[in-house]
Amino acid sequence: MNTSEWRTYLVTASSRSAGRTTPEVVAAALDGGVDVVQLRDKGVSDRERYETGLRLRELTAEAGVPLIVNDRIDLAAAVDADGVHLGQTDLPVAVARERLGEDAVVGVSASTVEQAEAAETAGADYLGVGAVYGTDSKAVSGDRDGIGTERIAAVADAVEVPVIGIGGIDAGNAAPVVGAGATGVAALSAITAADDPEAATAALRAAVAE
Ligand SMILES: Cc1ncc(COP(=O)(O)OP(=O)(O)O)c(N)n1
Ligand SMILES: Cc1nc(C(=O)O)sc1CCOP(=O)(O)O
Ligand SMILES: [Mg+2]
Repeated sequence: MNTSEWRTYLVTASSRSAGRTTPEVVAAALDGGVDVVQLRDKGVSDRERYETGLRLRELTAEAGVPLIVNDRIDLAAAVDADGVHLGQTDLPVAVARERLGEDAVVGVSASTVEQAEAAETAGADYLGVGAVYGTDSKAVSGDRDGIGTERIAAVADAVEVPVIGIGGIDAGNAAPVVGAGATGVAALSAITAADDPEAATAALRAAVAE
């Protein structure tokens, strides 16, 4: 799969979806033109995440959009996702490849140049780099204002693998992230909590295309 074509990346959060279900938000984001969807919903049971994953698999397959599962290689396999996103404390890339197959997409989180280089060497297909800006969607270590677009530029210069900026990104501040060298941006609350997730996705898409 060509991850270098990913411009807009939705990360789901049922707890931040203004009373809507994750499939409802994902359906709207697909209508808005999102390029890739990650099932992240934290704080729900394995069974609930599995049921949601099955529904997202149907919706994304219909739209021809890849589905990635956060953290869990077993859940990615169970819902027939296209791949998995692994953090620095999750299982290694090699284990995901062994379990999901050579064609699976494996993304890795990195917030420093060193982590990015190590993830590339390990065989990551893309990097999630953040938090770019301040966010209250996740407790991030380090600078509460984010690593900034300068770090995106440093990481993008150091690796060849596509870089997806994440953290505090919306249509109003996405352009500088791509301007710094990211191939695309990931958004959680800017889409999931928006009054109109379809319009918010379309606006993010337009901002990145500028
Ligand atoms: C695209 C993308 N980038 C980074 C992350 C963060 O992953 P991780 O560091 O494992 O933290 P959690 O999301 O698991 O809390 C991501 N999920 N997606
Ligand atoms: C899931 C996640 N990972 C991050 C990282 O820095 O690795 S920041 C983040 C939360 C992104 O949410 P929002 O778009 O609402 O800021
Ligand atoms: Mg993780």
